[in-house]
Amino acid sequence: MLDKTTDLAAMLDDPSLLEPHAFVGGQWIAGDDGTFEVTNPARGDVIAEVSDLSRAQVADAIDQAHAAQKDWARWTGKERAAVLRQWFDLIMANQRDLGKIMTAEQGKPMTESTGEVAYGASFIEFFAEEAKRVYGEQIPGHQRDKRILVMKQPVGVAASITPWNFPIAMITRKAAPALAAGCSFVARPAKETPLSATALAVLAERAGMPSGVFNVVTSSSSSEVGKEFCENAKVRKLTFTGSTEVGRILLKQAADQVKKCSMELGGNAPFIVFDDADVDAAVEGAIASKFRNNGQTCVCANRIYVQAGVYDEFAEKLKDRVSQLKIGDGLAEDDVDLGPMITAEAIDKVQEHIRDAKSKGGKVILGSDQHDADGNFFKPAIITGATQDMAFAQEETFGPLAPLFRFEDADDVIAMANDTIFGLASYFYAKDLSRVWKVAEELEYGIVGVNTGLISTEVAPFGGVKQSGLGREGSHHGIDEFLEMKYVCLSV
Ligand SMILES: O=CCCCC(=O)O
Repeated sequence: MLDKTTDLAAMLDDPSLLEPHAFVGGQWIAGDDGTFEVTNPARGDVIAEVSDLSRAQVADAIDQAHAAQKDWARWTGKERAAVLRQWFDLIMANQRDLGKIMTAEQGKPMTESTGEVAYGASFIEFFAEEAKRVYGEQIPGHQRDKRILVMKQPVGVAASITPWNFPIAMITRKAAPALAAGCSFVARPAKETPLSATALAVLAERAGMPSGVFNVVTSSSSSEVGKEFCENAKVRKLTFTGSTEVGRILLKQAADQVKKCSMELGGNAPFIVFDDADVDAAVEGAIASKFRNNGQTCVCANRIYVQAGVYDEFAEKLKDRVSQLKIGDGLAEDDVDLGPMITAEAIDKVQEHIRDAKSKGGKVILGSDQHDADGNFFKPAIITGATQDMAFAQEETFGPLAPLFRFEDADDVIAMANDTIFGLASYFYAKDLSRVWKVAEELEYGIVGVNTGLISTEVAPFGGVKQSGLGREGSHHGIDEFLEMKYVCLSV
């Protein structure tokens, strides 16, 4: 498997989507710091050498975005919507090519890549529609001669830092509302997956996005770009998806300029199966949640709590289903369920969590702590007898490990589920209506999936509480993150 090379251009219907340069001010530019390598995690080969921008080039991109923003904000919502709609149409027309680029650099199976292309595009379609609905407000005056207006205006230049696990959707979920609101945008994609972002820029240019309005700054150093975004006064909004650890650093840096920030940070999602649940449905939901992108998402189930009455049945059925999942290279085979892990370090973390659990009495009923597959592939594992003192009870594993905790009492499981600094996604399966209502209220999470393992959609507000973040993305609320309210008091 590892001796294969990826001639990605030859696999595409439109090879011009494969763009190794950064996109700044409507130009495709080389990096003053040279290039950095992008590798295929399924094969280990280098698939592209991408422009490595210097910090000064990132500052220049911000200047270009700043210069372009004023005019873009003057366009009507309908005019901006037309460009966004065209961008959406082009993305969907190139869904398969974009999927191949994503699978090549990220590793997820083609069904997930093409699914993510559609999911990412859905934010552009949704916010194209919202561009026309940025309504202000008239508030009854506080004195007879006073009239009060509230207008909503774009914040200005918005800058994003996004992760490798969703190379398109995490950019579009931020860029689409920003652009719809009249902001200009500077995107810094993860160094592992810049080609999906530059392909988006190719299509933005074709859609008629004015120069400087949407920029992609490729760089091997997220900390340098992060500093520039935080220290450059022309950036008025920072939007980040990534770890809580990095989010804290960015928030500290952004504090000096009291910069507006949205943070979509780490999770530690509980997935609870109550005795009255439909166990087969819960198994399917657990697979959808736990093994999406091979466990590498911030909303993946991290801790699976199963009530005693259905614990053994659930464990057996989950083991049976997971052992049928096919691991493989998504560019070589169509029916792959699980791709490679993004890096060797990501595998180390899964192994550490399995070893820690074993040392504390957990039983590995599927898989092992050994890395006995090629390259970055790692076989999925299930552990029974998981307990709250094991590392995964507090830390995100971010990989294909499903630990099963046994519980007896509903109050206990809610306390255990909430016993974390995180509060992004949570899930539970139950039928009793009052239980459903009560548990949904008591889980301290921004997102609760009830009898479903999939909660992501452009029409709902995605985001976390506690140390999982600030702000919401998607839905009509998502555009507010890129708007300022101005109150006008008029004496008549
Ligand atoms: O890692 C977090 C990405 C969020 C994926 C989603 O939108 O479901």
